[in-house]
Amino acid sequence: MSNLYKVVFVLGPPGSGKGTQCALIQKNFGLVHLSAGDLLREEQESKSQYGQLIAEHIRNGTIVPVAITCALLENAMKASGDCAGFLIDGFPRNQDNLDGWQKNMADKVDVKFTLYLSCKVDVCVSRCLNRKQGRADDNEESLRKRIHTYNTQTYPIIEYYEKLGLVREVATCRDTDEVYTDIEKIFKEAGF
Ligand SMILES: Nc1ncnc2c1ncn2[C@@H]1O[C@H](COP(=O)(O)OP(=O)(O)OP(=O)(O)O)[C@@H](O)[C@H]1O
Ligand SMILES: Nc1ccn([C@@H]2O[C@H](COP(=O)(O)O)[C@@H](O)[C@H]2O)c(=O)n1
Ligand SMILES: [Mg+2]
Repeated sequence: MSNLYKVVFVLGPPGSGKGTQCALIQKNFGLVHLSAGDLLREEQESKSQYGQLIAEHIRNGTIVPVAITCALLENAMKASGDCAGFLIDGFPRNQDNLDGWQKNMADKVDVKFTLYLSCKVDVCVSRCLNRKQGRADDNEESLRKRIHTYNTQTYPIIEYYEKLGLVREVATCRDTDEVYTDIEKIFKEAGF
């Protein structure tokens, strides 16, 4: 039996439904959902020394240095206790995230696969603009920047995992339940 944490990365454009689907997977499979974006927002609100830097990155849709994000993820994993594994939502988001993760976490985890939630940009933008969670980056200007970051920095990370045969893609421009049915099959096939 391996003592390594089981990890599934969850990637996709802003508003593709990562948080929505992770909540369902957590409920049904017992994996713990850790959203890198949520952890960064909590860190920012906790009056951390990195608060201003994080706020600027979030507003501009750019990516916070990995040392900060990876430490938040590792601390949250340690605090979670026993679980079936972790759904790491919104990470690794660029090459710096990937390099920092490989350097600090690769020997502590067993990355099972990357769940790639694909969705058309216009649907994603409309979902974010209607989300009404008071996020500082759910406005047209920030969304343009977030999508640019996704296309230029995050999609290449999905391609990297694709070349390793580690991507499971699910199209999310459909009802939440239909999307989840496909995701459920993938997790069952992976032995969760
Ligand atoms: N399949 C779906 N059909 C319609 N609306 C959806 C669907 N999935 C999610 N939504 C809604 O779209 C919005 C964005 O979803 P969610 O927060 O899960 O996306 P996300 O990928 O985590 O976004 P972000 O990257 O910005 O955090 C939410 O209001 C959610 O309720
Ligand atoms: N690995 C990450 C993840 C997120 N961010 C920053 O947070 C913003 C919101 O992320 P969501 O996943 O909640 O949409 C994102 O636009 C980044 O500014 C990050 O830096 N690194
Ligand atoms: Mg989210």
